[in-house]
Amino acid sequence: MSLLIKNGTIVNDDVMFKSDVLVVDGKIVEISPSINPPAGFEVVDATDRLVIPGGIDPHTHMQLPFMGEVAKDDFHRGTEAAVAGGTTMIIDFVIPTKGEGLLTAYDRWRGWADPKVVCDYGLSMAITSWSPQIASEMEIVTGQAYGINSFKFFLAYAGVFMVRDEEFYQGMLQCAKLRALARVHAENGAVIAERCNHLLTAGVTGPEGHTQSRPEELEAEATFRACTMASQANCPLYVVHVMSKGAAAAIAHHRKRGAVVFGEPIAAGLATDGSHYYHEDWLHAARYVMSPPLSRDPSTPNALMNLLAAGELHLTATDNCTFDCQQKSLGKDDFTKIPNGVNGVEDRMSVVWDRGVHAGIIDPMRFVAVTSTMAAKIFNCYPQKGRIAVGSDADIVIWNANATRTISKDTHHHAVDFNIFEGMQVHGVPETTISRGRIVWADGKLRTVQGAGRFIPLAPDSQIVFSSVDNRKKTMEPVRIERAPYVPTPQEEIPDANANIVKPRVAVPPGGASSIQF
Ligand SMILES: NC(=O)NCCC(=O)O
Ligand SMILES: [Zn+2]
Ligand SMILES: [Zn+2]
Repeated sequence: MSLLIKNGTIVNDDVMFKSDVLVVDGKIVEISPSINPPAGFEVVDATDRLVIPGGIDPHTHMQLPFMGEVAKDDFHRGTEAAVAGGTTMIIDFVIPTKGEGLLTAYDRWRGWADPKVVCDYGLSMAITSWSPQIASEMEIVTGQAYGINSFKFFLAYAGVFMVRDEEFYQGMLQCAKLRALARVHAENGAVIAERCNHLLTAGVTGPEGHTQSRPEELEAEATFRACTMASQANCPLYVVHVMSKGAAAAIAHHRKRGAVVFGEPIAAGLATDGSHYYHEDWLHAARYVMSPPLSRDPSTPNALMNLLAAGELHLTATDNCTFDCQQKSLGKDDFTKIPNGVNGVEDRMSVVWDRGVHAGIIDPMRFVAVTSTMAAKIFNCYPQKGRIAVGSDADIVIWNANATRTISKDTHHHAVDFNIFEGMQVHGVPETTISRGRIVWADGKLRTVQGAGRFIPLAPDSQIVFSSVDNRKKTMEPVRIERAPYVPTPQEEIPDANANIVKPRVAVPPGGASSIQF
């Protein structure tokens, strides 16, 4: 399909300018101020509109089997919701069950996704157990044939996905060796499990128990611990769903010390808060149950947006993992049985525009950075994705910054009967979505083809992730002192311990001041 986009303003993460865009065979082939429509080309008028790179949502769980249920948005409905909201690529997670091989799980996810996706997608992979076999399969899946360049570790969901600290550390050493990015769900799962039992025993069985079982400091503690361990493993780290100020502060603390850490707030955390858990209607409250929970501090959403503006958080995602009312009701007598997860993939772009750009906190270029370009750079598919440039894939959105829409379950494209942003009026509307040169969303209607999306293999060694780790490694080499063999000194010859001390030179390795001496 050939397209000419006329009269729009192109917005990339670093520049904005008026220009036409010519698309042939799924690629951008020309960007010039005035291109005459070649015969047979469909013309898309972008007058008074922005022409932006399609959104990349780097954190989704389509049709995830989780807590005895399967998430309702499958790869078809989930990617339809994505393109209706201006997102043209998702990165979903392969999550093996404990002890399952990575290759088996990988094949299952590809089998689910390939025939269903309506836009391009990539995969990240969770490590839910540890063994030499898992370590060697990590090496296999980072090859071109599998296209995995990131691994996620859960420090929560005890007994299900959670790994122990030593497994996490080993996993990050292997990530660093393979030049794959480590990702982490950071909450203290052991303490949460204890608190859940305590709350249930005290008779707190409703969704308010979910938030009380997971105080924000358990997210902050695990985030700090994860960053510390990543620093020790010299492994770049990506913290998924940063939900609280404390977790964001832990990331900033380590970044100030030179650590490579990325923080990902999600649409839910940028636009809603944890007051819903105390709603008098049980089902309403249950529908917001996700982990880590939405913040109980109403100023958190704005604070997270400010951190995105300041560059202390880096990109946005959704953690889209939807369960309907019947599934949520499985926890009616016990909040720990409410399947965890909320929607987001359709509304992220509008929510970030509204709360970020329309609110005067970020500019349109930063909007493109945090919704698309940073994800493309971190996951190593830039500039194929994440940029309006000649040679890039024609994943393009015609964005009306002045239009508004009201988010509702009655008009959304998710497979569930609820939307956590219900009734919210947002500025910034994706009017046309183009996926590799094909219009998949226009005039409020989907024009998708199941299975038309492609799997995008993601290669290790992303520049933005790994460029500093080799020099950092040199500062972390073990230090060995060559000495003459130790000869015991006769008791009477032991010198005064405090006399004539020669001060050794003290090195300060990454991670902080130290007693390492040489
Ligand atoms: N976040 C959530 O509650 N559900 C999806 C699984 C996860 O990412 O933790
Ligand atoms: Zn998670
Ligand atoms: Zn998730």
